[in-house]
Amino acid sequence: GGGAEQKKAAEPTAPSPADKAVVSIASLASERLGIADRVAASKWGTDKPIEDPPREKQVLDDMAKRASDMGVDGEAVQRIFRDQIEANKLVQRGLHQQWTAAPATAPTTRPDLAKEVRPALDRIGGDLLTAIRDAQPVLTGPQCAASVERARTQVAASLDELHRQGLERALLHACR
Ligand SMILES: C=C(O[C@@H]1C=C(C(=O)O)C=C[C@H]1O)C(=O)O
Repeated sequence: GGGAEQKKAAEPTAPSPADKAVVSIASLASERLGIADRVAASKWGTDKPIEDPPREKQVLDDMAKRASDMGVDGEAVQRIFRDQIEANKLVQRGLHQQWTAAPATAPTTRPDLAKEVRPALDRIGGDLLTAIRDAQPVLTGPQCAASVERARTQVAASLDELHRQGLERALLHACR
């Protein structure tokens, strides 16, 4: 008897809510990079550059304001959103390169950036903010790098190479 009370040393501990929030950050970052395809399509064949500094400032200012309303660390939010923006441009540039090299793969319709694409980015931004708040204990703790790495690997499995690179860029400074 007594076997039932025996603890197995290799038993993995269940993921904490904060660990789950780290997975949410990774999947929302991936979702945001999915929208980069529509951003890239909205700019393809126009003179609109991939990089739009005033819009970037607006995204960062907006997120900082919402972070402070929610009581979330503004520094972490700015740092993580800066990465989301850099990752987004990385994917847009990669797609424009692919479309230049193989015009048959280029999109044939142009989504409206201001009316449909940016509002989609803003919605994901709000969810990302909540996930950052919930993940705060992990993001500021000693297990952050390992937790982010696990989440990244899990989410990257369903991505192509370009979006995988984007995801890596998007999570680069998730840990303090
Ligand atoms: C996504 C866009 O492209 C770039 C990336 C941005 C972002 O990730 O939020 C913002 C502005 C641009 O520099 C966009 O123009 O909306």
